Amino acid sequence: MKIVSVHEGVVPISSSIRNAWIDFSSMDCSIVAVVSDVVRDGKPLVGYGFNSNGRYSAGEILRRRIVPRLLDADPEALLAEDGQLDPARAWDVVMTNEKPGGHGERSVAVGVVDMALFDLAAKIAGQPLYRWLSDRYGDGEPDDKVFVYAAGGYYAPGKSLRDLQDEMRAFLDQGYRVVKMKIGGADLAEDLERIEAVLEVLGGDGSRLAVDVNGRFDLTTALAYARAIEPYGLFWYEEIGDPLDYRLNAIVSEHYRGPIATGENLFSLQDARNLIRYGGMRPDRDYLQFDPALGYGLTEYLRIQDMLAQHGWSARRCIPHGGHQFSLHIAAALKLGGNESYPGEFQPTGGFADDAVVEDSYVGLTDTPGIGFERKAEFYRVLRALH
Ligand SMILES: O=C([O-])CC(=O)C(=O)O
Ligand SMILES: [Mg+2]
Repeated sequence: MKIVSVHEGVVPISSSIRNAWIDFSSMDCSIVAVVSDVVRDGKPLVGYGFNSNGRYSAGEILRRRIVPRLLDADPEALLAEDGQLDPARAWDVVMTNEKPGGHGERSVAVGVVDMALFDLAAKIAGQPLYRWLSDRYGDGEPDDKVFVYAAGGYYAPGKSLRDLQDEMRAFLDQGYRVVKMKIGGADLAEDLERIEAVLEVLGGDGSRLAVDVNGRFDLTTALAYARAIEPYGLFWYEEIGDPLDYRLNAIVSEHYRGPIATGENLFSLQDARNLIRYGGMRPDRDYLQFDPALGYGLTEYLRIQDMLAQHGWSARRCIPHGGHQFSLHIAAALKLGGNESYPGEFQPTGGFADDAVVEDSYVGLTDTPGIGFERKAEFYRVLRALH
């Protein structure tokens, strides 16, 4: 098989929401279509990819470095021994002449293309991605449903406690048992009021509520919040300080007994390994949120999984950031602990198949070959328009 063309574009996923660090007024993301010479039902098979929320489109890097390397490569260099497309070999090709470290936006550009290549490889095999992955990288018996929690609870102009409660109630009505809200964008007293308002909706059950700081706190504030929220017994306390401040995380983990989650802004094996080495993360209770769509794709995520296993971590401690279909397949195939979901945000890219049903905080997968963007009508329309 050969890659015939690669098309790249940008789609807005903006909204009026705000976390403790950024607002999403100009958030967008890159999308790509990788067209192959494999024809099925009279049409060429096409793989699609995009980057999840939080990092902007990476078009310049895609156009100048990543896509030309893919198109200029000897077609054989992209194939496995069995002659099939091998995204891991393509990864080496697109990373040619890239120095180590400084992972920034490059990991986003590579992640978008890597996703499209996995979508394409599974489509060529005629399998949904989770089955294709499970046969190659898992134990051949993927999970048939994946734990998902509803992320939201953002700050927004004019948003009242009542609005926050209504938002959370709607998540429960949609089938979610666990919800997440933002903290750290107000002072401690106001955030505690917001947390208690949400706990009221959850019947006082803190184990169904996660809180997310988006990296805002210094050590003093992190410890003050830790003391204040520990009695609630929350699902997790997320991204407490700067993503690269491993020592801060380690100190908080010595003082906060509940689960901590972090990793959504660590985009490489090396950064993930530093978190495990120096961040004080506890394999018996904490959660790792590395997002394959932002961090060099699934090819790098598989290396991270190997590293975690070497350090005694179960894949079940991983619940990727991003709320997208790619990680849903990965979660089922590699038997992760679950996947994020944003029922109300980041359209048209975010979320699962249009007819996906969440039941008791679990969602099933579709049997559509590849990732299944074809089952997400609005997004598929945008992707189709690329080529
Ligand atoms: O608000 C964001 O940037 C998204 C986020 O942290 C999350 O989904 O955990
Ligand atoms: Mg987060």
